[in-house]
Amino acid sequence: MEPVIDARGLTHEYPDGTTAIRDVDVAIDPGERVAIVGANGSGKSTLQLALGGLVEPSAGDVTYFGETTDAEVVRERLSVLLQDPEDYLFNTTVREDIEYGPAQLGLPRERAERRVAALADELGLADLLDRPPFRLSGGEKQRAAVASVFAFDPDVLLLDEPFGAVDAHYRERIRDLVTGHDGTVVLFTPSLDAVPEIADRVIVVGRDGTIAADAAARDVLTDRELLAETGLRPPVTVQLFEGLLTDDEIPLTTADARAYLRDVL
Ligand SMILES: Nc1ncnc2c1ncn2[C@@H]1O[C@H](COP(=O)(O)OP(=O)(O)OP(=O)(O)O)[C@@H](O)[C@H]1O
Repeated sequence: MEPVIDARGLTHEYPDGTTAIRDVDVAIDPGERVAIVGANGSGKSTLQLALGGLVEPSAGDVTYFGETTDAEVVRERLSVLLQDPEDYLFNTTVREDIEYGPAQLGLPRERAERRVAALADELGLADLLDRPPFRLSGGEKQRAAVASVFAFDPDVLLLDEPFGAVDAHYRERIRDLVTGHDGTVVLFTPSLDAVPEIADRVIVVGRDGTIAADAAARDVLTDRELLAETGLRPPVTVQLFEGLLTDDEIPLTTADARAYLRDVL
């Protein structure tokens, strides 16, 4: 099975001399759900830009879908949600922003409209479609940005903090979109709370921009020493069951924790 993204020896130094990532090797297989986690400033966004082909790393290579480097193929099959929702919202209406992806892909008008309507419905944007994006609240902008990335329906999604500014209701909707996505998902986040719901594998970026760990979600999320060293806190579920259950037994998702408590109470 060819990796969808294969990065070798990535190092990136910004013009002011800051080295954001150092000698990073990451291979993502088709259909994997991976979280790339790390403290603020560890280099996650820089790694996302490099993996998404949006920044030319100072050293190292990234290939896609088995050796491809063709930018056209990458653009068609891989979508990147950057940290700042403003980056997606550049048209005169929210509708045009969400339609942008399907239009780029040359989708027939009817299919494009269906896709936009379904996403608008899911993310509570139906009444906002004719508004200029700059007249949206922070959470609405975030939802519109998520909709415009999902509108591409890409094979591979690279998502930087998709839950950032949104409230609990839409956090769940976005989580369902992410877990329901029929492809590869890479989530970049400094908070581990949403990770058990989404990822089977977790990659930790250390404070120095190197990869500090790359393992099964349970192994990383229960490794308190590693998390403390890299400036991270275990997910709430792990904190809750700390000392009460062994690391192998701790329910990682809130749904599993609730089921466990229901059985014992
Ligand atoms: N354009 C830039 N020029 C110079 N240094 C930069 C630039 N962008 C980021 N950096 C630096 O590179 C390092 C990694 O930044 P990056 O944004 O990749 O981290 P991050 O893990 O995404 O952080 P956060 O969790 O805060 O979003 C930091 O030291 C940051 O200050």
